[in-house]
Amino acid sequence: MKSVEQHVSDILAVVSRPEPIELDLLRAHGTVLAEPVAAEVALPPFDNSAMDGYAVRAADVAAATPQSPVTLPVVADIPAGDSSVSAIPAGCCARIMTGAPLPAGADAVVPVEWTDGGVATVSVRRAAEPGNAIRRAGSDVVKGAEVLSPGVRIGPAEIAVLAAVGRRSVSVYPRPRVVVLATGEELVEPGQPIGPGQIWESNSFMLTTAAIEAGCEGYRYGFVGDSPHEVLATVKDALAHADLVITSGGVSMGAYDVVKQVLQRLGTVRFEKVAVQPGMPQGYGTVGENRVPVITLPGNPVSAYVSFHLFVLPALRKMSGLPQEQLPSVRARLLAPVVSSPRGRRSYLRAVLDYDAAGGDVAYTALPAGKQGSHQLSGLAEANALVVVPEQVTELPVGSVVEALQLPRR
Ligand SMILES: Nc1nc2c(c(=O)[nH]1)N[C@H]1C(S)=C(S)[C@@H](COP(=O)(O)OP(=O)(O)OC[C@H]3O[C@@H](n4cnc5c(N)ncnc54)[C@H](O)[C@@H]3O)O[C@H]1N2
Ligand code: MOO
Repeated sequence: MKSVEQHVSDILAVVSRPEPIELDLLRAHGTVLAEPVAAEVALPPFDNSAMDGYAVRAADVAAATPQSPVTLPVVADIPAGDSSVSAIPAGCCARIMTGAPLPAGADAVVPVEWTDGGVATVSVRRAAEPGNAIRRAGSDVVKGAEVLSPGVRIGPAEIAVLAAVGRRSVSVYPRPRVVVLATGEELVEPGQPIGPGQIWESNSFMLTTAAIEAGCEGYRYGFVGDSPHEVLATVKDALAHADLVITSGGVSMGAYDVVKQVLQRLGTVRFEKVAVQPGMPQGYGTVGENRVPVITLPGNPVSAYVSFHLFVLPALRKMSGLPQEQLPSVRARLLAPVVSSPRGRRSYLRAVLDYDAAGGDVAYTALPAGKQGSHQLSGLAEANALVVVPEQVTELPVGSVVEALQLPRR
């Protein structure tokens, strides 16, 4: 059987990073930066006041105390955005607001709280050191400095930095368009009644939203039955709208495993068994003239969920322009035993991971969900981690130290 690592690297070989596009700042939110961004001007661009108060020469107020305040004439009023006051004479001051340009001649700002707040003259009760409450030009970013590197995901903080250096648009990798198609004759749309032998379809909803949470454009194509003709037509249609097609179901050994039947004939899609539990039957490849990548996941809902995190996320990272990165991994102490794990396959158990302040060098506990079957969705929602049981290990006692992969936070 193929290793998890080999399958990830095979999938990465069939997906590629797209050409960058230029997007308006707000539309760039959630995409990945494709260019280094430098500050064309220093930030702040000019010396300015950090407080509402009075721009003074520090020497003029050096003797000020509550008992013997210093009184200065107020010769100007400088709101933020007003650069008309270029200088103040010695022995005078200007009322100044936070963010307003510091006039030449001033070397300190006295906060209004240290004064009587006067408008024509002001009485200063406390001395200010030179530089007090002044934000110097370039004290945030010097001119020409790189403020963002390519490969970062653009969140609100990055948007703030981009806007603050004056960028209205930015070069980013387009969000991958991920089309999700489920298969299975037994499936029924949620909201509709189910009959004997039927279940409500859940995988396409899960996979579409997981792709969206991973920063992609997710499109749910819904589901099709087990007719090869219908699957073929739907896959062909999906290709026109997709940078990646994800299917669920129909990849195992069943007589009606239609994804396997159809895609095996349609391109370079390979179907293999990966040494993993859940998620053993897997497929990947490219389809159609444009060689659109396809990843075929097993239909069991837990298998599809775990497979998404192990095999699809790395592909989405690459297609999004992100560097490769594993799910964050911590060591955790098991709160319940692992009674049976298949020899020769690496198990990923859904578990609740908790920080354990008393744990010493093992700072987490992990409680595997009681129901670990590939069809048992009930433990999935509360699980925040996957406990890794290595291929050669078949059971683990309580207290064993294991590796736990943290699932993306919701
Ligand atoms: N003889 C063998 N049988 C099976 C093997 C095997 O190696 N030999 N592998 C088993 C494993 S492991 C898995 S995983 C499943 C994968 O099967 P398929 O990918 O072909 O999936 P289906 O047969 O279509 O469905 C499996 C299961 O999941 C339910 N399902 C499917 N799609 C959805 C959906 N969109 N939403 C909710 N539930 C879904 C489906 O009803 C089945 O119960 O094969 C094993 N068999
Ligand atoms: O490998 Mo299957 O994914 O157990 O259910």
